[in-house]
Amino acid sequence: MLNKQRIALIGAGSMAEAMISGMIRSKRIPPNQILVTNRNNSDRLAELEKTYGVRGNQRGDLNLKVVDIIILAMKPKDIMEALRSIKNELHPHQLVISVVAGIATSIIEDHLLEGQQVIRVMPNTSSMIGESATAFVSGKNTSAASVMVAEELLACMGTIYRLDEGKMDIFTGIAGSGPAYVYYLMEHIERAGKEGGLDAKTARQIGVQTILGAAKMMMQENETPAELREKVTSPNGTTAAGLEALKVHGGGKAIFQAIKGAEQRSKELSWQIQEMISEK
Ligand SMILES: NC(=O)C1=CN([C@@H]2O[C@H](COP(=O)(O)OP(=O)(O)OC[C@H]3O[C@@H](n4cnc5c(N)ncnc54)[C@H](OP(=O)(O)O)[C@@H]3O)[C@@H](O)[C@H]2O)C=CC1
Ligand SMILES: O=C(O)[C@@H]1CCC=N1
Repeated sequence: MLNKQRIALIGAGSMAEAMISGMIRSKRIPPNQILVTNRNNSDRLAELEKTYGVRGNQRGDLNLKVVDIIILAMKPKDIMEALRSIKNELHPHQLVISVVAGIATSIIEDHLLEGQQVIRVMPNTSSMIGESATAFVSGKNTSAASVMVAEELLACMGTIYRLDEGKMDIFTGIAGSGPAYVYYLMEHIERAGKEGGLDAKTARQIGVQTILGAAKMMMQENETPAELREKVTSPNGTTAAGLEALKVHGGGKAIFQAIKGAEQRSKELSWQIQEMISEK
Protein backbone atom coordinates (compact mmCIF):
# COMPACT_ATOMS: atom_id res chain seq x y z
CA MET A 1 0.00 0.00 0.00
CA LEU A 2 2.73 2.40 1.07
CA ASN A 3 4.92 2.04 -2.01
CA LYS A 4 2.20 3.68 -4.11
CA GLN A 5 1.86 6.76 -1.90
CA ARG A 6 3.31 10.09 -2.92
CA ILE A 7 4.41 12.09 0.09
CA ALA A 8 5.18 15.81 0.39
CA LEU A 9 6.96 17.23 3.40
CA ILE A 10 6.35 20.92 4.01
CA GLY A 11 9.36 21.91 6.08
CA ALA A 12 12.88 20.64 5.50
CA GLY A 13 14.48 20.91 8.93
CA SER A 14 15.82 18.36 11.44
CA MET A 15 12.56 16.48 11.92
CA ALA A 16 11.75 16.37 8.22
CA GLU A 17 15.20 14.96 7.51
CA ALA A 18 14.87 12.33 10.27
CA MET A 19 11.54 11.21 8.78
CA ILE A 20 12.91 11.14 5.24
CA SER A 21 15.87 9.08 6.39
CA GLY A 22 13.56 6.63 8.22
CA MET A 23 11.39 6.24 5.13
CA ILE A 24 14.35 5.71 2.78
CA ARG A 25 16.16 3.29 5.08
CA SER A 26 13.00 1.20 5.43
CA LYS A 27 13.03 0.75 1.61
CA ARG A 28 9.25 0.79 1.71
CA ILE A 29 8.88 4.07 -0.19
CA PRO A 30 10.84 4.83 -3.36
CA PRO A 31 12.80 8.09 -2.90
CA ASN A 32 11.29 9.68 -6.02
CA GLN A 33 7.86 9.51 -4.37
CA ILE A 34 9.01 11.80 -1.59
CA LEU A 35 8.86 15.54 -2.21
CA VAL A 36 10.19 18.12 0.20
CA THR A 37 9.88 21.89 0.34
CA ASN A 38 10.70 24.82 2.63
CA ARG A 39 10.17 28.57 2.50
CA ASN A 40 13.31 29.73 0.77
CA ASN A 41 16.41 27.64 1.52
CA SER A 42 17.26 26.03 -1.82
CA ASP A 43 20.70 24.85 -0.57
CA ARG A 44 18.96 22.77 2.06
CA LEU A 45 16.66 21.18 -0.54
CA ALA A 46 19.68 20.38 -2.72
CA GLU A 47 21.38 18.75 0.28
CA LEU A 48 18.36 16.53 0.98
CA GLU A 49 18.10 15.61 -2.71
CA LYS A 50 21.76 14.63 -2.79
CA THR A 51 21.72 12.65 0.45
CA TYR A 52 18.44 10.78 0.08
CA GLY A 53 17.48 10.93 -3.60
CA VAL A 54 14.19 12.66 -2.77
CA ARG A 55 12.79 15.53 -4.84
CA GLY A 56 13.28 19.04 -3.49
CA ASN A 57 10.80 21.58 -4.77
CA GLN A 58 10.54 25.31 -4.28
CA ARG A 59 7.20 25.87 -2.55
CA GLY A 60 5.79 27.64 -5.63
CA ASP A 61 6.69 24.67 -7.84
CA LEU A 62 5.16 22.04 -5.57
CA ASN A 63 1.82 20.79 -6.86
CA LEU A 64 0.13 19.36 -3.79
CA LYS A 65 -2.73 18.02 -5.89
CA VAL A 66 -0.57 15.13 -7.10
CA VAL A 67 0.39 13.85 -3.64
CA ASP A 68 -1.45 11.51 -1.29
CA ILE A 69 0.08 12.51 2.05
CA ILE A 70 1.17 15.97 3.16
CA ILE A 71 3.45 16.12 6.20
CA LEU A 72 3.55 19.43 8.06
CA ALA A 73 7.01 19.83 9.61
CA MET A 74 7.42 23.52 10.35
CA LYS A 75 7.80 25.22 13.76
CA PRO A 76 4.57 25.81 15.71
CA LYS A 77 4.79 29.58 15.09
CA ASP A 78 4.70 28.96 11.32
CA ILE A 79 1.85 26.49 11.14
CA MET A 80 -1.03 28.94 10.68
CA GLU A 81 0.63 30.54 7.67
CA ALA A 82 1.37 27.10 6.25
CA LEU A 83 -2.24 25.94 6.72
CA ARG A 84 -3.48 29.09 5.00
CA SER A 85 -1.15 28.49 2.08
CA ILE A 86 -2.10 24.84 1.50
CA LYS A 87 -5.82 24.87 2.32
CA ASN A 88 -7.15 25.51 -1.16
CA GLU A 89 -4.61 23.32 -2.90
CA LEU A 90 -5.89 20.23 -1.10
CA HIS A 91 -8.75 17.83 -1.59
CA PRO A 92 -10.34 16.46 1.63
CA HIS A 93 -9.42 12.85 0.72
CA GLN A 94 -5.71 13.70 0.96
CA LEU A 95 -4.15 12.88 4.32
CA VAL A 96 -2.48 15.70 6.25
CA ILE A 97 -0.03 14.53 8.91
CA SER A 98 1.24 17.15 11.35
CA VAL A 99 4.32 16.61 13.50
CA VAL A 100 4.08 20.13 14.93
CA ALA A 101 4.43 20.09 18.73
CA GLY A 102 1.52 21.32 20.79
CA ILE A 103 -0.93 21.85 17.93
CA ALA A 104 -4.20 19.97 18.43
CA THR A 105 -5.77 17.97 15.62
CA SER A 106 -8.92 20.12 15.81
CA ILE A 107 -6.93 23.32 15.14
CA ILE A 108 -5.52 21.79 11.98
CA GLU A 109 -8.95 20.51 10.91
CA ASP A 110 -10.57 23.89 11.58
CA HIS A 111 -8.09 25.62 9.27
CA LEU A 112 -8.32 23.20 6.36
CA LEU A 113 -11.25 22.22 4.14
CA GLU A 114 -14.36 20.66 5.65
CA GLY A 115 -13.83 16.89 5.91
CA GLN A 116 -10.02 17.02 5.49
CA GLN A 117 -8.32 13.88 6.74
CA VAL A 118 -5.81 14.79 9.47
CA ILE A 119 -3.49 12.83 11.75
CA ARG A 120 -1.41 14.44 14.51
CA VAL A 121 1.92 12.77 15.17
CA MET A 122 4.72 13.19 17.69
CA PRO A 123 7.88 11.44 16.47
CA ASN A 124 11.41 11.99 17.63
CA THR A 125 14.69 12.42 15.78
CA SER A 126 15.56 8.72 16.19
CA SER A 127 13.23 8.35 13.18
CA MET A 128 16.53 8.89 11.36
CA ILE A 129 17.48 5.24 12.06
CA GLY A 130 13.99 3.73 12.44
CA GLU A 131 14.10 3.90 16.25
CA SER A 132 11.61 6.63 17.09
CA ALA A 133 8.94 6.27 19.75
CA THR A 134 6.08 7.88 17.85
CA ALA A 135 2.55 8.69 18.99
CA PHE A 136 -0.39 9.58 16.80
CA VAL A 137 -3.95 10.81 17.14
CA SER A 138 -6.47 10.34 14.39
CA GLY A 139 -8.64 13.28 13.33
CA LYS A 140 -12.44 13.14 13.17
CA ASN A 141 -12.62 12.75 9.36
CA THR A 142 -9.82 10.24 8.93
CA SER A 143 -10.86 6.87 7.53
CA ALA A 144 -9.69 3.53 8.92
CA ALA A 145 -7.86 2.95 5.62
CA SER A 146 -5.92 6.22 6.03
CA VAL A 147 -5.04 5.34 9.62
CA MET A 148 -3.61 2.06 8.31
CA VAL A 149 -1.52 3.89 5.71
CA ALA A 150 -0.28 6.32 8.37
CA GLU A 151 0.62 3.43 10.68
CA GLU A 152 2.58 1.80 7.87
CA LEU A 153 4.36 5.07 7.16
CA LEU A 154 5.18 5.79 10.81
CA ALA A 155 6.36 2.21 11.33
CA CYS A 156 9.22 3.03 8.90
CA MET A 157 10.46 5.41 11.61
CA GLY A 158 10.10 3.23 14.67
CA THR A 159 7.54 2.04 17.19
CA ILE A 160 4.08 3.61 17.15
CA TYR A 161 1.56 4.30 19.90
CA ARG A 162 -2.02 5.38 19.22
CA LEU A 163 -3.02 7.84 21.94
CA ASP A 164 -5.87 10.13 22.96
CA GLU A 165 -5.16 13.77 22.21
CA GLY A 166 -4.98 14.58 25.95
CA LYS A 167 -1.89 12.38 26.30
CA MET A 168 0.14 14.05 23.55
CA ASP A 169 1.68 16.68 25.83
CA ILE A 170 3.14 14.16 28.25
CA PHE A 171 4.20 11.95 25.34
CA THR A 172 6.03 14.95 23.90
CA GLY A 173 7.73 15.51 27.28
CA ILE A 174 8.93 11.92 27.42
CA ALA A 175 9.56 10.87 23.83
CA GLY A 176 9.52 13.91 21.52
CA SER A 177 12.03 15.81 23.62
CA GLY A 178 13.46 12.72 25.33
CA PRO A 179 16.44 12.08 23.05
CA ALA A 180 17.83 15.48 24.10
CA TYR A 181 17.84 14.45 27.79
CA VAL A 182 19.78 11.30 26.93
CA TYR A 183 22.29 13.28 24.85
CA TYR A 184 22.64 15.73 27.75
CA LEU A 185 23.22 12.80 30.11
CA MET A 186 25.93 11.53 27.73
CA GLU A 187 27.59 14.94 27.66
CA HIS A 188 28.00 14.64 31.43
CA ILE A 189 29.11 11.01 31.29
CA GLU A 190 31.74 12.05 28.76
CA ARG A 191 32.89 14.94 30.97
CA ALA A 192 33.28 12.65 34.00
CA GLY A 193 35.04 10.03 31.86
CA LYS A 194 37.54 12.61 30.63
CA GLU A 195 38.17 13.82 34.14
CA GLY A 196 38.84 10.21 35.14
CA GLY A 197 41.48 9.89 32.42
CA LEU A 198 39.58 8.42 29.46
CA ASP A 199 39.69 10.06 26.08
CA ALA A 200 36.38 11.55 24.96
CA LYS A 201 35.72 8.95 22.28
CA THR A 202 36.28 5.98 24.58
CA ALA A 203 34.23 7.59 27.35
CA ARG A 204 31.38 8.08 24.88
CA GLN A 205 31.54 4.50 23.59
CA ILE A 206 31.46 3.14 27.14
CA GLY A 207 28.57 5.43 28.07
CA VAL A 208 26.60 4.51 24.95
CA GLN A 209 27.04 0.75 25.52
CA THR A 210 25.99 1.18 29.14
CA ILE A 211 22.80 3.05 28.15
CA LEU A 212 22.08 0.57 25.35
CA GLY A 213 22.58 -2.42 27.68
CA ALA A 214 20.31 -0.95 30.35
CA ALA A 215 17.66 -0.07 27.72
CA LYS A 216 17.74 -3.62 26.37
CA MET A 217 17.50 -5.07 29.88
CA MET A 218 14.34 -3.02 30.46
CA MET A 219 12.91 -4.25 27.15
CA GLN A 220 13.85 -7.91 27.46
CA GLU A 221 13.77 -8.74 31.17
CA ASN A 222 10.51 -9.05 32.98
CA GLU A 223 11.57 -6.78 35.83
CA THR A 224 10.78 -3.22 36.82
CA PRO A 225 13.47 -0.51 36.58
CA ALA A 226 13.55 -0.43 40.39
CA GLU A 227 14.21 -4.19 40.57
CA LEU A 228 16.94 -3.93 37.95
CA ARG A 229 18.48 -1.00 39.81
CA GLU A 230 18.54 -2.98 43.05
CA LYS A 231 20.48 -5.78 41.33
CA VAL A 232 23.24 -3.33 40.45
CA THR A 233 23.39 -1.89 43.93
CA SER A 234 25.59 -3.71 46.48
CA PRO A 235 25.24 -2.55 50.08
CA ASN A 236 27.80 0.13 50.74
CA GLY A 237 29.21 -0.36 47.24
CA THR A 238 30.02 1.95 44.35
CA THR A 239 26.46 2.14 42.96
CA ALA A 240 25.04 3.04 46.38
CA ALA A 241 27.53 5.91 46.48
CA GLY A 242 26.58 6.99 42.96
CA LEU A 243 22.84 6.82 43.65
CA GLU A 244 23.28 8.74 46.90
CA ALA A 245 25.04 11.52 44.95
CA LEU A 246 22.20 11.48 42.42
CA LYS A 247 19.71 11.91 45.29
CA VAL A 248 21.70 14.63 47.03
CA HIS A 249 22.04 16.56 43.76
CA GLY A 250 18.37 16.11 42.82
CA GLY A 251 18.98 13.78 39.83
CA GLY A 252 15.57 12.09 39.97
CA LYS A 253 13.76 15.35 40.55
CA ALA A 254 15.64 16.96 37.66
CA ILE A 255 14.59 14.20 35.23
CA PHE A 256 10.98 14.42 36.44
CA GLN A 257 10.98 18.21 36.09
CA ALA A 258 12.54 18.06 32.63
CA ILE A 259 9.62 15.96 31.41
CA LYS A 260 7.05 18.14 33.20
CA GLY A 261 8.69 21.27 31.76
CA ALA A 262 8.46 19.95 28.21
CA GLU A 263 4.88 18.77 28.81
CA GLN A 264 3.94 22.22 30.09
CA ARG A 265 5.58 23.90 27.09
CA SER A 266 3.62 21.66 24.75
CA LYS A 267 0.41 22.84 26.47
CA GLU A 268 1.51 26.46 26.25
CA LEU A 269 2.18 26.16 22.51
CA SER A 270 -1.40 25.02 22.12
CA TRP A 271 -2.78 27.91 24.20
CA GLN A 272 -0.64 30.43 22.32
CA ILE A 273 -2.01 29.26 18.99
CA GLN A 274 -5.57 29.38 20.38
CA GLU A 275 -4.96 32.97 21.52
CA MET A 276 -3.50 33.90 18.14
CA ILE A 277 -6.59 32.48 16.43
CA SER A 278 -9.06 34.23 18.72
CA GLU A 279 -7.28 37.61 18.32
CA LYS A 280 -7.83 37.50 14.54
N1 LIG B 1 13.29 18.41 16.12
C1 LIG B 1 12.67 17.48 16.85
O1 LIG B 1 13.27 16.70 17.59
C2 LIG B 1 11.18 17.33 16.74
C3 LIG B 1 10.42 18.31 16.13
N2 LIG B 1 9.07 18.17 16.06
C4 LIG B 1 8.29 19.22 15.43
O2 LIG B 1 8.68 19.28 14.08
C5 LIG B 1 8.54 20.61 13.60
C6 LIG B 1 9.80 21.02 12.87
O3 LIG B 1 10.86 21.01 13.78
P1 LIG B 1 12.37 21.08 13.28
O4 LIG B 1 12.53 20.21 12.10
O5 LIG B 1 13.21 20.86 14.48
O6 LIG B 1 12.44 22.61 12.81
P2 LIG B 1 13.47 23.33 11.81
O7 LIG B 1 13.54 24.76 12.24
O8 LIG B 1 14.72 22.53 11.73
O9 LIG B 1 12.74 23.27 10.39
C7 LIG B 1 11.57 23.98 10.12
C8 LIG B 1 11.35 23.93 8.63
O10 LIG B 1 10.05 24.47 8.34
C9 LIG B 1 10.17 25.25 7.15
N3 LIG B 1 9.00 26.15 7.04
C10 LIG B 1 8.52 27.04 7.91
N4 LIG B 1 7.39 27.61 7.46
C11 LIG B 1 7.14 27.05 6.26
C12 LIG B 1 6.13 27.22 5.28
N5 LIG B 1 5.12 28.08 5.45
N6 LIG B 1 6.20 26.47 4.14
C13 LIG B 1 7.22 25.62 3.93
N7 LIG B 1 8.20 25.41 4.84
C14 LIG B 1 8.17 26.11 5.97
C15 LIG B 1 11.51 25.94 7.31
O11 LIG B 1 11.92 26.45 6.06
P3 LIG B 1 12.98 27.68 5.91
O12 LIG B 1 14.28 27.14 6.40
O13 LIG B 1 12.99 27.96 4.44
O14 LIG B 1 12.44 28.79 6.75
C16 LIG B 1 12.34 24.74 7.79
O15 LIG B 1 12.73 23.95 6.70
C17 LIG B 1 8.23 21.48 14.81
O16 LIG B 1 6.89 21.84 14.82
C18 LIG B 1 8.54 20.60 16.00
O17 LIG B 1 7.66 20.84 17.06
C19 LIG B 1 8.41 17.07 16.56
C20 LIG B 1 9.12 16.08 17.15
C21 LIG B 1 10.55 16.14 17.34
O1 LIG C 1 11.74 21.15 21.05
C1 LIG C 1 10.67 21.05 20.43
O2 LIG C 1 9.77 21.88 20.60
C2 LIG C 1 10.46 19.89 19.51
C3 LIG C 1 9.23 19.10 19.87
C4 LIG C 1 9.74 17.82 20.46
C5 LIG C 1 11.17 17.86 20.19
N1 LIG C 1 11.53 18.96 19.61
